[in-house]
Amino acid sequence: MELAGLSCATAIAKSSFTSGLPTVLVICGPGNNGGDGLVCARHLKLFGYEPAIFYPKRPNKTLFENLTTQCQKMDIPFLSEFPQAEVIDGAYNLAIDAIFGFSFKGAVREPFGSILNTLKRITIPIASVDIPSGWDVEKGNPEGLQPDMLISLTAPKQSAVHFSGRYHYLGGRFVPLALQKKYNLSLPDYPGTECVHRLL
Ligand SMILES: NC(=O)C1=CN([C@@H]2O[C@H](COP(=O)(O)OP(=O)(O)OC[C@H]3O[C@@H](n4cnc5c(N)ncnc54)[C@H](OP(=O)(O)O)[C@@H]3O)[C@@H](O)[C@H]2O)[C@@H](O)CC1
Ligand SMILES: [K+]
Repeated sequence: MELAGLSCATAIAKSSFTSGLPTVLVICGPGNNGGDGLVCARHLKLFGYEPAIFYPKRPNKTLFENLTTQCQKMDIPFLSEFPQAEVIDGAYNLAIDAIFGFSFKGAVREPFGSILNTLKRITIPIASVDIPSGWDVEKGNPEGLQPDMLISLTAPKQSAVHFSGRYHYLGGRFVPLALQKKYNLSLPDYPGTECVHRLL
């Protein structure tokens, strides 16, 4: 998760995605995708960005409690309410969608349905962690979020063929060769010591 979150922050910083004030809203979901978002926010802060986090459903697990504490100790604010679309557009340069990853299934339950509806209306760019939230891992979702950036972790999921944004990065350079062979993964070479590889 540390390497996944670092990959996301690195890809965002490399893409020169934000112009002007580097204010970023990170929306974190209840699973590991949300954990990647917390780690990403921390690294963005270390890179000079000004992240704020919305984390409405927090699992009662030490890992996520510790990640939250780390962000709080780095003075990253946690929002108590999700802002309206116009407020997000006015206050932030980029939204990071770390709500759901590959374990999402079924109809979206609240509060995430309302959050995704708001994210569909914002005009600032969206970067999605691993999978655009609300997409079926294989089929995607033509009615769902259409982010400007996707950071696929470990390997692009099948739904990534439906991604029509500007930037697609692969991150998570942590798959041992034995596992790549076992699952017949054909991963591109990461240049030098880079933790991300630009696909698009
Ligand atoms: N090798 C790896 O494993 C790696 C994993 N990595 C990362 O982990 C991500 C996968 O994490 P994950 O498995 O924790 O699940 P994730 O997608 O975050 O969501 C689960 C949560 O969503 C919820 N939920 C589901 N459906 C819902 C609905 N319809 N409406 C509302 N809620 C719904 C569900 O809630 P519950 O069913 O418990 O109520 C649960 O709490 C992956 O995409 C990548 O980012 C990377 O770091 C690299 C290596
Ligand atoms: K996501």
